[in-house]
Amino acid sequence: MADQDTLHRRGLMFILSSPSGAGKTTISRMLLEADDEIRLSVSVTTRPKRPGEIDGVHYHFVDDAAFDRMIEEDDFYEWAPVFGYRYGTPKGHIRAGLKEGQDFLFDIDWQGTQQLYQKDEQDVVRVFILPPSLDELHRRLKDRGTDSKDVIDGRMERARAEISHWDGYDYVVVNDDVQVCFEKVRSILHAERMKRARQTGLIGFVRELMS
Ligand SMILES: Nc1nc2c(ncn2[C@@H]2O[C@H](COP(=O)(O)OP(=O)(O)O)[C@@H](O)[C@H]2O)c(=O)[nH]1
Ligand SMILES: Nc1ncnc2c1ncn2[C@@H]1O[C@H](COP(=O)(O)OP(=O)(O)O)[C@@H](O)[C@H]1O
Repeated sequence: MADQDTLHRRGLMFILSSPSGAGKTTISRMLLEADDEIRLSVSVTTRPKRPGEIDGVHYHFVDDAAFDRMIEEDDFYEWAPVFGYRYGTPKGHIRAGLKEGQDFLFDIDWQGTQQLYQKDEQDVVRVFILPPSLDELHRRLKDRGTDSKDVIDGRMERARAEISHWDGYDYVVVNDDVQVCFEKVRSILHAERMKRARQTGLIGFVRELMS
């Protein structure tokens, strides 16, 4: 039976990208905590674990040989090299989940975003997060305390290149005040859920309404 507040709908693939340090991990975590209907698509990576990261929660951490095996076995929706390591989205249960109304959150870069969009345009919502300035981006990377000076310099060098992909996204949000940014991202998610094409329960509901 259709519940009038939440008609049956297809899930969506909610992508958050940004230059490193702009805050996509922070916003992702806030969204996952605030919203029961969205689940993180946990990526596979060859990069080493940072302090505080949990295998299977933040990433599946694997070595090069295991990553190669997953490529051979066609286990990835998409994968890309980033900062000298490889990152990929495992196929897992995403397609089946979408059909049942499960939303998935992706913290992936512009290359992965393009690949997902080419594969499944209708289910993808692309959000790009910008820092208020490059100085502030640098400060955040330093204050995060997870990377050496060389790694931070590398990330800053790549930031301009990453920002140049801003026009491949449906929404662009500046992360100045984190709470304001989070609320904006959350309202995008809420609005996208109500898109007519996603609400597969609408036809039956309207038919009943008119009978
Ligand atoms: N294409 C792709 N990119 C990913 C995936 N997982 C993470 N990334 C991107 O890889 C980049 C590096 O991520 P990470 O090492 O966690 O550092 P961060 O930039 O500080 O978040 C970020 O731009 C992520 O969005 C994935 O599965 N596929
Ligand atoms: N709006 C903000 N104002 C100040 N610091 C922020 C803001 N958003 C995130 N941060 C901090 O900046 C650092 C980088 O954020 P993070 O979410 O790890 O970025 P990303 O995942 O894009 O690399 C973290 O230490 C985080 O706590």
